[in-house]
Amino acid sequence: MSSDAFGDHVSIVVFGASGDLAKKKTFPALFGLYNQGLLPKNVNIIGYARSELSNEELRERIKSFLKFKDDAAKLKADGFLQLISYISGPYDKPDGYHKLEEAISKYDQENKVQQSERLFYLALPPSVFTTAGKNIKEHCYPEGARLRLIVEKPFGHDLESSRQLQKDLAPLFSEEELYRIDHYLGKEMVKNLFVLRFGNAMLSGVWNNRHISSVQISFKEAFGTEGRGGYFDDIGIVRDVMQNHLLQVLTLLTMDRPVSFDPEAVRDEKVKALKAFSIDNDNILIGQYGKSEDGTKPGYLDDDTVKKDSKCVTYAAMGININNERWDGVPFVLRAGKALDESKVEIRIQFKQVAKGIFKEIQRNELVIRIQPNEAVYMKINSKIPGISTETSLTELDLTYSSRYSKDFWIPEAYEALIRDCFLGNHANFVRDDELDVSWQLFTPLLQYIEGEDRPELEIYPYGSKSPKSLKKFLIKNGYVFDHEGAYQWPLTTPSVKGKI
Ligand SMILES: NC(=O)C1=CN([C@@H]2O[C@H](COP(=O)(O)OP(=O)(O)OC[C@H]3O[C@@H](n4cnc5c(N)ncnc54)[C@H](OP(=O)(O)O)[C@@H]3O)[C@@H](O)[C@H]2O)C=CC1
Ligand SMILES: O=C1O[C@H](COP(=O)(O)O)[C@@H](O)[C@H](O)[C@H]1O
Repeated sequence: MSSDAFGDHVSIVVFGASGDLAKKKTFPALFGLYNQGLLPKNVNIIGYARSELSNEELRERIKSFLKFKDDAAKLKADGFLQLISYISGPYDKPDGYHKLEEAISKYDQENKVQQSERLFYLALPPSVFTTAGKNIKEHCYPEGARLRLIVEKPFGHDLESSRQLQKDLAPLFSEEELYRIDHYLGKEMVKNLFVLRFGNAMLSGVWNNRHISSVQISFKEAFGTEGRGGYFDDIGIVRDVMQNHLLQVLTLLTMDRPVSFDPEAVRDEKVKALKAFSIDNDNILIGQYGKSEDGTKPGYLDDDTVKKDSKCVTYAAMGININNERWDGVPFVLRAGKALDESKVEIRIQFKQVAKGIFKEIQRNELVIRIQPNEAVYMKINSKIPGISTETSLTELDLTYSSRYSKDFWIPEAYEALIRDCFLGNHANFVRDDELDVSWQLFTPLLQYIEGEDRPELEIYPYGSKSPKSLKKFLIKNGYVFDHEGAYQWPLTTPSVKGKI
């Protein structure tokens, strides 16, 4: 265990305990860790918010969001819920913080805790981060205590507001104490990128512009902003998932090998990679969903909580260049959209064409890393069709987790993995201040362009479609070569002719 790990007695305070994130993610993640025996031995969990709630009311709220893998987990739920209490109070006045301090000190005294250890989780709108931070520092951080503060995205709206937020938080908490959460960094397959890349000579040797011809990172959601339109309208898809989640994935995919797994070594390399990224404003496709073709699903503008003439971007695809020796000339595309035909997040790495020579027709290799759903890594490779045939077919080397690993493996949810890292004092999967700054430097000019007077045309795509119509052209422009029609099926079940040697 790391020497920074919290000890056996920890107070965990969830701010915004009455809210959406707390009930859907934070408390269920704490339960998941409790169920696996991965919380510190003895925890004191306190929910804090302005709403008047009793302990029992908060527990009831949380209960319906707990996930049970088996009956044994169900049996543990009550024990977990009994660890939770609730304190109601404002974020901007000391009253509630005094009550909090009292509750934590009482717990520490009862348990004869030598050094008080506290984790504060701010599941709050960003407008309240600084106020809550100031009050926590002033009223709930006694001398000698150890404190960690988890902050939720968004970390600002653009470069300026992000810098302001950093400036406000910096005098209150050190970088060591701050844990900026980007939950994509807790996803199993995102965490696997290091091992796949740096643990396989077969991949690390070809991880460059000599072998790779293009890369796409794609995020698709099969639902729109229903019910969250009010929140989304000022944000748009670029801030919502691209400036943070997809950029993090791109960084891990393209950074150089760190000297160790030490969090600072990892984050130093990430920042170095990020600094070489550039976005060309002319190489972007933006869209907004309209009604589904059969009229049963609403268009974005049908949501009463959004402005009637909103130009909010619900789909975007953008080309990114990486201006370093390893990646110069390789087109990278990030694409993300709401209200599409399926929910899926994947990385698609296309390799260069082999010399045709002996082959009449041969497809390119692709390595696909599916982050969700159903984690998988598969490599599309050419192989001879079995038997007397001399034809080639595009098939795959397949590592689909559900068929390779037994269901008994516990794959933590992203929030479970990250909260555990925080207990352990491991910052590697959290966003460092300089990393955040570079990401906003990269995205702010693009956001100004797509939200400004001279913004490009929004392409309207029907709810439930695969993508906006012009995506195919966009991908071709960005170096992606489509397989010949029908060249690939998964799994290959018919001996259809693909290409002749
Ligand atoms: N919900 C999600 O799925 C995700 C959320 N996030 C981020 O997590 C944070 C919390 O999100 P979420 O739970 O959805 O937010 P909520 O809008 O549900 O807010 C959480 C709680 O904060 C309090 N609150 C709300 N608005 C204000 C306000 N204007 N001033 C003071 N207090 C307020 C409310 O509690 P009370 O009134 O009782 O004090 C509310 O229950 C946000 O930063 C969000 O961006 C990140 C990823 C996903
Ligand atoms: O941060 C966010 O992420 C979710 C997608 O997360 P996932 O773990 O379900 O892939 C997205 O729906 C939401 O709009 C965004 O705020």
